[in-house]
Amino acid sequence: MSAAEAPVIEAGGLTKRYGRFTAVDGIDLAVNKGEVFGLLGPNGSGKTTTILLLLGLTEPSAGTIRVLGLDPLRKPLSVKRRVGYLPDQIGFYDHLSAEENLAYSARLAGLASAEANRRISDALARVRLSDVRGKRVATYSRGMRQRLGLAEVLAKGSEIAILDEPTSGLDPQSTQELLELIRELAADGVTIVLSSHLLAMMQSLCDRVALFSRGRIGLIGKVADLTADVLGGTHVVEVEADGIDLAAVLKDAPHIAAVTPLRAGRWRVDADADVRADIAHRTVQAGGALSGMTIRQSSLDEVYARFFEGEDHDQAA
Ligand SMILES: Nc1ncnc2c1ncn2[C@@H]1O[C@H](COP(=O)(O)OP(=O)(O)OP(=O)(O)O)[C@@H](O)[C@H]1O
Repeated sequence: MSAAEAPVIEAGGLTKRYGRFTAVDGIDLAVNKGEVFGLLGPNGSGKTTTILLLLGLTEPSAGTIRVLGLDPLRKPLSVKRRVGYLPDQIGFYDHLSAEENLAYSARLAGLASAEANRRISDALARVRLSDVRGKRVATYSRGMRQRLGLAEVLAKGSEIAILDEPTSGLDPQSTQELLELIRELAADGVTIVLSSHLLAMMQSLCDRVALFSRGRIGLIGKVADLTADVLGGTHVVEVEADGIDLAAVLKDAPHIAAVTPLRAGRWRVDADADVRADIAHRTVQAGGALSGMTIRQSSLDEVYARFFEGEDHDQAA
């Protein structure tokens, strides 16, 4: 594998213990350049701790980490310069303006001032904060602070952006605006690692996701592959029909993973293809009367619910 193809983030056997409690338990992870990679899982499952380990902000108890080929514990400044981080609570200087905050972090990132000024202006325009650039950050709403956080990532020219629950506490419109900005960053080739509990958003945004459970990665992959593995299908068809038992009618039909009765005359069919025509054909052939059929993509919500079925959701120590 050439250097250009090497993952930009690599972790092997990564472990973090707090006393006798293991917050991150031997995870293996590789994120490729330009990917949007999602971290999912219940509260306390180890997502934030993993992020802190990747950034060199906490020391692993065991395992290895490489970010852009660097060990973040040995090269914290180099990693900090090339990786943007949006924590849950962004630590801006409230008494300084947006512009002053960005100028300060640009200086820390080693940018010369003329170049920094140009980048800061561009970044503030892109996140639509140009008009309020001179206002103290103390006066900003949460949505504006999050956008300012992305402006910092842009101004630094970060190669990787790590975003910890970037939309938590935002109203629907601010959430949509932030998502659009994250998509733009990704389109520019920035590798994005983000954690969130908004599963529909993660499904639409992420190339791959990792599902954390008790400090381990329980599932990892593209959402379509996870739905196929966990639910047995990428499509969910709901069928309404009278005069037949659909489970019996579809017993030998191809592409079908499961037929689940919902209530009298109504079934859910999990399948790995659009099987509506075949269902209609077999139902009519068996003498049934078909009265309705809908299809949708299987959702990450369902994968998540199935994966954690019967588990205690509070995973805190
Ligand atoms: N400094 C610490 N000392 C002791 N325990 C800690 C510390 N930091 C985190 N933990 C514990 O490690 C576990 C994992 O926490 P972490 O913040 O990584 O979870 P998370 O998946 O990000 O959760 P959330 O969705 O709530 O952000 C939790 O049980 C937490 O209480």
